[in-house]
Amino acid sequence: MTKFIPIPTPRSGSPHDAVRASRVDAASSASPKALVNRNILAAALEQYKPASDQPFKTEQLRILLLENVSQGAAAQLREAGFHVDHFAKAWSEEELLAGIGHYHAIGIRSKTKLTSKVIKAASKLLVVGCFCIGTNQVDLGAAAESGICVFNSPYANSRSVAELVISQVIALSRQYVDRTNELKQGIWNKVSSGCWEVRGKTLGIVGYGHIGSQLSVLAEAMGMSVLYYDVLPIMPLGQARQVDSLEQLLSSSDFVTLHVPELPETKNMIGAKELAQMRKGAYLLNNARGTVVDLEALAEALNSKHLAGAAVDVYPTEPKGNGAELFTGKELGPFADKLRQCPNLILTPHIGGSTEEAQRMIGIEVGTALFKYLTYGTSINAVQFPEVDLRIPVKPKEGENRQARILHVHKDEPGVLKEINTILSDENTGHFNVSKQYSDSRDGIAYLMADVTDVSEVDIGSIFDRISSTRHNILTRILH
Ligand SMILES: O=C(O)[C@H](O)COP(=O)(O)O
Repeated sequence: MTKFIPIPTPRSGSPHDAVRASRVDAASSASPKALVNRNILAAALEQYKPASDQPFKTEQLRILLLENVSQGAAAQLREAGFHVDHFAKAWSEEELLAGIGHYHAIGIRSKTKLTSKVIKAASKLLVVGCFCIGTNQVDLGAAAESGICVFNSPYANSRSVAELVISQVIALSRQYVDRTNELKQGIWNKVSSGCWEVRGKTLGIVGYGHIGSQLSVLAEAMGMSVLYYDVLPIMPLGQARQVDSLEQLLSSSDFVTLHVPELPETKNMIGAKELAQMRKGAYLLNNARGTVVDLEALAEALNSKHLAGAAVDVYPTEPKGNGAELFTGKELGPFADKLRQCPNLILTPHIGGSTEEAQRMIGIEVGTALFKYLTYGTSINAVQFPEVDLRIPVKPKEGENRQARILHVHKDEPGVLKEINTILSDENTGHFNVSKQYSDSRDGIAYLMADVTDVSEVDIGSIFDRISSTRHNILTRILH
């Protein structure tokens, strides 16, 4: 298996725009159509007092944070000058279609679906921050084609997930969640039959990425043997051993834990056939994605006592926020009612990454990525976007002419760089100096960053107009 983590405003005519941006629909014809994105920082230049660490003003950029992403990130972004709206819940497609057009950046977790339809409606959107590992909730291709860069946090919650899995392994083998539920109903049921130590048992890990490999170390420390299956050959940690097939892993493990991404290849990866291949009395743990296990088949395997227990943290459909009466067949589909009846089944509401530590670290990581992309255009570590960075321009000295950073997302076609550099070196455009330039391309989308110095307000307007009218333009921003 693959690793679980893989593994604005265009010129308004006002001289006071500190950021200019235009976008054309990447799929559209050669004639570029500037979309909304107008007048975002129209008033910013008046307040433009650049510091060496933040030369570009941000006041009128609007960021939407959903799903209760880290309040620390919200505070950090507000402090940096952005307008931030923070909501506890995920938004439905309808809500997104109505609201996303007002925002230049969005921060989500695993539940908000940014479909191609939503992305089309996101006329000002420059960047998406997934404040989690998974990015399957975003149509990554549609985002790239619209010049929208996507970031995630590939590592920060992996320890939290690994610790949850370890706790589930022990809880399942001692059946204490059922014992707790019984005691809460007044039932005293002291049993040892079917309860085991985990020492000496075999943990089978499907997907030996950041979470799977941490788990391997923790499990060995408790005296377990570790097998893993991954589509890539990966060096084992400790005494762990890679096996050649999923079937081999399923038939050799006492506990099977899944750490794979949501992909077409992982959909129902564990169904009735695979459950039958597991040892009688084994346990299944799914903290990866809800589409990976056929939950109705799992319910059968538990009710028939083929499996001795299971832990499930993720579901094919999940409620958008917290509340009563939400984990029901009526709300989510028949699997919910079936699971609620099963013995020795630990059900948790997608809390694998939900710790103070993980959310704080994710908030810093993704919040910083959003800040740097909006403020400087930096796309290093993007999920699906060309990766570009240049040193942060320094504050111009008293009496020095202005500088500008040109950010140009375009289709990766021959001749674009020549065309852009012709514009930048055209005597009629101005007499400024291109001090730095960097370009990268990925899957048909390219991104150029260029810093120009000694550039006048008129030059900036002219550069913006000419670059954003080129045939291959997807999105052009000029920060100054
Ligand atoms: O993708 C992830 O990082 C985990 O599934 C956690 O998702 P969450 O942030 O929506 O809880």
